[in-house]
Amino acid sequence: MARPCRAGATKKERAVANLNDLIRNIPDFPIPGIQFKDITTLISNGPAFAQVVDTLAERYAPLNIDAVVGIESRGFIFSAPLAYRLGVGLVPVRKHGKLPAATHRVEYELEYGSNKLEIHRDAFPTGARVVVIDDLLATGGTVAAACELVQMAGGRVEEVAFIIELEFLKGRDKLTRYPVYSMLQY
Ligand SMILES: O=P(O)(O)OC[C@H]1O[C@H](OP(=O)(O)OP(=O)(O)O)[C@H](O)[C@@H]1O
Ligand SMILES: Nc1ncnc2[nH]cnc12
Repeated sequence: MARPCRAGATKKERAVANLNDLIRNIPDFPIPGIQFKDITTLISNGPAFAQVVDTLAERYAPLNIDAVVGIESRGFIFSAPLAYRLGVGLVPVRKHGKLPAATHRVEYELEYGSNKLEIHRDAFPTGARVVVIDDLLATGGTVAAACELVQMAGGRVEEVAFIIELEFLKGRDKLTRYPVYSMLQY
């Protein structure tokens, strides 16, 4: 449920409250017991989508980032415009079997199953400073695997960032080696 915005809230607090209102809860998707956070209702709203990308761009512009890593598939939605705004390249981390050249691969568990992620072996020059972007942090398995892949490919994770964090699943506990940023917490 969306949180109400208290009287006297700052402009930033009101903006976050509005983004909260645009995330739709779908019970029992994709399996019974999962409360799915649907971002399609946020990204179909132009000003809200722009606000999310602008917030990320303002945060990472000062960090001298060499590349943005986006996690398939919902992470691509936010990582591509962020890379464009920062004027750096986008490196995709994809589900197995999708990347055409030589890859590193890591298997991981998520809230509703397990999967394998890959990155191209030649994705970065050694020591590249990267920010890893996904839409949502749940158990942290996906992003932990993505960070491992970044390191295998020679990159350095400066921060991992999400639009949504499901705090009760304690994904941050798997990410103690990296700074973690999330825009909305549930
Ligand atoms: O923190 P975790 O428990 O690992 O879960 C979070 C991941 O789950 C979702 O992706 P999903 O694998 O459903 O793929 P999609 O983006 O292609 O829908 C979400 O977009 C994150 O990548
Ligand atoms: N509850 C959830 N809602 C949306 N995406 C997810 N990915 C993992 N858990 C999720």
